[in-house]
Amino acid sequence: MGSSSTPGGRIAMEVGDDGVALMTIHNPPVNSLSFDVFRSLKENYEEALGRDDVKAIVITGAKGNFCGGFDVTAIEGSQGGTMEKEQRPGYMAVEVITDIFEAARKPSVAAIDGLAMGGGLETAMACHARISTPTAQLGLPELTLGLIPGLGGTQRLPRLVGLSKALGMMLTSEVVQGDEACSWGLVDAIVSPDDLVNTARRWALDILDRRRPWVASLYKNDKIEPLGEATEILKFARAQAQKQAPHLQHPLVCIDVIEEGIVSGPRAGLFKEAEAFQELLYSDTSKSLVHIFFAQSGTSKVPGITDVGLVPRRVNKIAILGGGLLGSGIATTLILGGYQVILKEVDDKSLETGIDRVRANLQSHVHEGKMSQEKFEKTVSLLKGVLNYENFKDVDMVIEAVIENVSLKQQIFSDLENYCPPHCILASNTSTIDLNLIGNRTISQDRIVGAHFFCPAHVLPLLEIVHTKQTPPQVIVDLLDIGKNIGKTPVVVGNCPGFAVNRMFFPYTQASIFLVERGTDLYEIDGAITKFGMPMGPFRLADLVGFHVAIATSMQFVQNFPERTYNSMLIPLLQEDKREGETTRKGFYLYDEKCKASPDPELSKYIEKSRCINGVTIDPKLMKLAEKDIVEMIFFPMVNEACRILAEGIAVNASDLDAAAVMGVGFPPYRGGIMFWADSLGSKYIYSKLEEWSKIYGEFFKPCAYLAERAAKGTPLSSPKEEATPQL
Ligand SMILES: C[C@H](O)CC(=O)SCCNC(=O)CCNC(=O)[C@H](O)C(C)(C)COP(=O)(O)OP(=O)(O)OC[C@H]1O[C@@H](n2cnc3c(N)ncnc32)[C@H](O)[C@@H]1OP(=O)(O)O
Repeated sequence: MGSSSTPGGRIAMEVGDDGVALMTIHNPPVNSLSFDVFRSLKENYEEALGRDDVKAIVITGAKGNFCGGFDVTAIEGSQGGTMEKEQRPGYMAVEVITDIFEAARKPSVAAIDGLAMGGGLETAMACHARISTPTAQLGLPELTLGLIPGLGGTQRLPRLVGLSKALGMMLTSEVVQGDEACSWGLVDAIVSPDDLVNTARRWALDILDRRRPWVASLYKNDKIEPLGEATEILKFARAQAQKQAPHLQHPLVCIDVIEEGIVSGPRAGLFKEAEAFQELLYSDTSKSLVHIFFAQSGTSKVPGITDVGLVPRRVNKIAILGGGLLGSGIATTLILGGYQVILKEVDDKSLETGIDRVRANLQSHVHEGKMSQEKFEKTVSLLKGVLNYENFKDVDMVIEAVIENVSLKQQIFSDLENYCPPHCILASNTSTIDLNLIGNRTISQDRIVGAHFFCPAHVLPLLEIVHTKQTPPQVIVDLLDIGKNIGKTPVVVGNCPGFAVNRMFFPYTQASIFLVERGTDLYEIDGAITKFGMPMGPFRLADLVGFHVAIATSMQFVQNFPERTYNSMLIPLLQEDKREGETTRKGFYLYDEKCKASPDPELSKYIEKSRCINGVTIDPKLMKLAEKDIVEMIFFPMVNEACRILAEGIAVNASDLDAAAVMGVGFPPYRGGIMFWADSLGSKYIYSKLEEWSKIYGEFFKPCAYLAERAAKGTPLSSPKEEATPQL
């Protein structure tokens, strides 16, 4: 048995009596391919190839995971410095994976269970066959990190599954399950986890004995489309990539690299892949996306809460109050996560509408082919509609999702206290209202928590978990667990008006209205913000969510932070004329029957009137703002608010705000989140701009003390606070 043990993971090699060397990747939690693992794999391979008692090789992963891909920590580390030759994926892909593993005179088989992602799948594709469990997850998600597959994936995947499917998998980072992968030809056979390694051993010996084909994927040609057809497919893929991600270069680079392999041969493709990977590794896009990867997984590590040994309590049954858009979305996501859900409404009609919404949400999964009818029925059976609190006596958690009305919520929480068992968590889905206010008619402050989902809750991935000073860590740990089970990224924040996400977002919307009243063209603002990478501009978004929602949420900000509120009558004036946004087909835009938005020449009339009421005049400088200036005048107030949120300890880590901005408000992930982006510009620069604008335009732009201090010291906004005063 040969094995090298290093802190960065290792390969354990065991040679059986059958002459098969079993190499097992050990690098918890996901057996990522660290430099140590890769070095160990190479060494063991070389040993196995040189040993007379080894006839064939099987590679597998320990504890139910083949390999979660190249070690992202190592990628992040490399982005800050240079890489030695042995650490470069290009070297690994050509000189090791291709010239040693794939070219070996002893056959190798990958035995895949659990994850086979990125570099893990690429290594498996260089084996001479792949055996997998039906539920194994195979994918090349490198593009989500601003990279391309760098261990030969761009060349081998198209040769195994054909160009169209390979492009689909790489460009969308789609993960396919073992059984589907088998039907595509990516995997050669499906077996149960118990039979996995033995089947792979036999398969490897069968290859040796020529009872099974000895396939070097890199030189396979039968699945690749003929050149003319391939060119058309690539052309279409380029157009799609440009349409879907106009700001990103790396999807196009990926297509170019694939094309090189098809046109000039796979070895030329490998070289081009190596060169392109190395270049992308140092791109701002990749650095930002790698940062977001860690920001996202870091949100569930909360000092003083997740590191004190608490174990999540078992939650079986959850009640939801309110079957509106949000409530039904929350119900959908919970039943999809396997929870029993009670949906309470006030009358039969509202209940029926709520349940119909849940069914429709699930049905769309069926239509998209992502859910079988059988699974649909099983999932729906977890939902029960009720009109009273009788069924609440054994619920483990309640999520209130009624309209943003303080006294209604207060009444509900005082009712809940009477009907729910003492252990039941009482959560509110409020997006802005202070939780202490909501719970002030109860004596249950110690089990009240915010569970703020974003609409549509079954689609958007963020869950803001809001705690008050009385919320015990156990309740937060329970909610983090629920969040994980339903596939959400949870961000734990302290209690304040608007919490973290909406609080950051208010100044963004207000700055946009400020600019319009001073003469900047509204549609140019939306254009500049979309070009920056937001899914839509602030005015198009206001139309989408509707002015009622926009006003209800902004009220909390107006009341609590009057000194930095920009007051405008623009939205109320539009409302007066029954312009509510998309629902009334008129808002800042006009909408046709297909909800296609077009600018409205009439709008200037309302802007003029609100300008008049507010007593402001057009500022010629602001009328002709460059796109960069529009972006800065809208996002810097958001950065300023994010700094206050950190200073007050509402959020503990700047990276939590990065993840929240990306997942909650659509901040472009390839800019790394709000604070990461701000730091790329520098605290000094942002401070100086805000200071300049506050002198001209007033308090709204005034930089906060945290920002001023960071700017004075020249330190990044995201570096940890010296005297931390977290609210957690
Ligand atoms: C040259 C090559 O072509 C380049 C590459 O291979 S690039 C890497 C490609 N691989 C990836 O992108 C996979 C990244 N990982 C993931 O998508 C998900 O983590 C996963 C699907 C593997 C697992 O998801 P899930 O079960 O929800 O667990 P998740 O919480 O995300 O991860 C568990 C832990 O493993 C870590 N992890 C996961 N994949 C990792 C990786 N490839 N490298 C390092 N750490 C990794 C996570 O950071 C997390 O750490 P933590 O517990 O300290 O926070």
